[in-house]
Amino acid sequence: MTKEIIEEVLANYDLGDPIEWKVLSSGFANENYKLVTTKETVLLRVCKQQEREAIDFEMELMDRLKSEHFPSAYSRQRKDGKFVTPSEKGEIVIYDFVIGKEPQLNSNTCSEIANAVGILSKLPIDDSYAKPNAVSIDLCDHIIERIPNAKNRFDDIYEFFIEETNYLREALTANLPKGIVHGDIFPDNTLYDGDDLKAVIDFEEFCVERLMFDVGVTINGFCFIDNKLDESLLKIFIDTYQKQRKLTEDELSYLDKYIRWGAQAMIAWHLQNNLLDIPNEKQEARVRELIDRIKNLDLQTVKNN
Ligand SMILES: Nc1ncnc2c1ncn2[C@@H]1O[C@H](COP(=O)(O)OP(=O)(O)OP(=O)(O)O)[C@@H](O)[C@H]1O
Ligand SMILES: N[C@@H](CCO)C(=O)O
Repeated sequence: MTKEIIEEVLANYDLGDPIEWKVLSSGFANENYKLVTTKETVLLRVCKQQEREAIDFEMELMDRLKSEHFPSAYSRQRKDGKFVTPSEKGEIVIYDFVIGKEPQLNSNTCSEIANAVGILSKLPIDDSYAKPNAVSIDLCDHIIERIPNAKNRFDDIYEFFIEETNYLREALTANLPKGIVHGDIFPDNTLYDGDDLKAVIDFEEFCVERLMFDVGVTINGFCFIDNKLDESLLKIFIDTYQKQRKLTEDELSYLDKYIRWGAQAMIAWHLQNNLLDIPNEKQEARVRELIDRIKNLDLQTVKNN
């Protein structure tokens, strides 16, 4: 990232001049910088992969979240009202820099996130957000089609993946309430100050989906200790979520399947990005951990809720 590009971007805001910038993460899709200016510290994100339309959707949602006081790192509006600045590096967006850390898993941090997911689930759906879920049963089927030609021969993983997809198929197509879903609420996509939730970040995969998707994913993120579902954290999650939005009888009857789907969806994400073909020990270990968690899921723990 050059000073010239940052100056060009900052010229669109009332944020002063750049003093220093430090890369926080540089992935396939995004590059994030902590940028200190003469006026304040912000987060500068270069979107290398996302389509402009998807970024615009995300900006609209962020604006909505801000008006609802949902804890997030909001995107900053330029002087001309726009949110995105094109550059030779990709589309650039500036967000609030939120001071915080990944949380410890405990009853307080679990209840904070359950409350936030409940608030998100209550947001009325606006037609303009009608964008499909990138991680879905269709993605699982697409991955299954790719398996015969996959370069990595993880046959035990693939056998499990196919069986689990078929096991979950009915639940994933069931007629359940839909709404705004983040899709990846794990601790590394949240910022806490101690036990207090300051922001849920990374809304780029948000979509309109069955609300149970966020319930299942977030339980995977915040209620598993040593890869085992913790009964008391699960209870805190469900009770706190329901203070914002009551789960229907149907949703509760699918709870175990959506907890399994929260893990299976992450397995699908890793296979697609790009574990089918490119060896990656960390991703392989993560996938095996998620498989073990599904295999060992104690139905009684879920039913006790
Ligand atoms: N608005 C923000 N304020 C403060 N820190 C942030 C903010 N956004 C992101 N970060 C920090 O930067 C790190 C990377 O951010 P993020 O997870 O959004 O990037 P990413 O490119 O999607 O990376 P990954 O694919 O590894 O999740 C986060 O772990 C977080 O600590
Ligand atoms: N959150 C995922 C990866 C996709 O961000 C995981 O739990 O492995």
